[in-house]
Amino acid sequence: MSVSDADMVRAWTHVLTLSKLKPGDTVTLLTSANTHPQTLQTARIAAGMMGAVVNRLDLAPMNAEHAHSRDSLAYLGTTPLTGNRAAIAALKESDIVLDLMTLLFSPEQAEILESGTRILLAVEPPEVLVRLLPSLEDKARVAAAAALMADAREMTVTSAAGTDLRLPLGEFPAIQEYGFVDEPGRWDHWPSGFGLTFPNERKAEGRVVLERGDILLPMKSYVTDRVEMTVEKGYVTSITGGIDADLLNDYMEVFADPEAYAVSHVGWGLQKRARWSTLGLYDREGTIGMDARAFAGNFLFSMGPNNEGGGSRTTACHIDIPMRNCTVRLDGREVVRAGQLLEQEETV
Ligand SMILES: O=c1ccc(O)c[nH]1
Repeated sequence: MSVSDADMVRAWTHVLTLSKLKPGDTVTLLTSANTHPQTLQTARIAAGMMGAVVNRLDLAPMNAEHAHSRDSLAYLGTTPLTGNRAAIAALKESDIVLDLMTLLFSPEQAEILESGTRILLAVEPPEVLVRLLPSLEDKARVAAAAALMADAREMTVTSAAGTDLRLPLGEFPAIQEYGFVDEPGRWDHWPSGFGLTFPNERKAEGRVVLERGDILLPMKSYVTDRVEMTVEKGYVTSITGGIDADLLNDYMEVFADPEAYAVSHVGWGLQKRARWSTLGLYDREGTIGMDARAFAGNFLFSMGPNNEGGGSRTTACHIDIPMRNCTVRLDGREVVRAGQLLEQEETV
């Protein structure tokens, strides 16, 4: 469904208000060849109406010769900011950067955030953005989950399909994704609604079993057959199964990078307005699949970089795997039971 410019201006105004944009603040719109024109134009109007100084920094696209997908999250690490001191300086001097191109998992993003600049990623199409407008209620739920993760020494994940994963925690922070940037130096992604952290380096152990309906990103496919992944010393050491396993292995081999098989972020979905089934209703290249990453009750497993959490791994290959029907525990306390998000008072 198309979105009216008025609705999109109202959506940006809502998000920028939650992001505590003040008159006189500098907002820089970071764009590239794939930036959605309506997202750009309505962001410019909303920020301008709120009294911000609105700049636009348009950077050349890159990585086309490496990537085997046009998904902006499929090839990470190097971005048009890499080595671009003039662009980095402009972003460091901004109060808010609206990332309409995707800097995620880039070393430069961390440098810009350290200057106090806030960065909000927004690359889903307008109809997804307006459907998943962030709220203070989302923030409260994500903050509560992140607090549990921050205090936990171990996350364990099990499922009837056979998943049995042990993830020692403590070396990395818990990261909150609730869709707006209301504190200095904060990065967030609109739309979202989940918490994540990273297992201690080389300590993740066990097995991940994907069953029919679990999702592979950036493939944007629902797994049709069982996939078994062995996890040893923080790395996925084998991926076996049917056609889904073959396709995943074939894609990951392109990167020729053993670091691509490292366990990346882990967490669970908290967004009650996102649905597991939504991905199947969009063209494969129509979204980056944030409904899949955020739907309440998923376990979001991933492979590849950990620099987003402060680690040093910046591998270009990033695989996100939202899974259904898992039970997630923190130090033995259930937070998700067989794919159902437990309200805080329910967790035992
Ligand atoms: O918002 C995001 C998107 C992708 C990802 O891997 C993490 N967080």
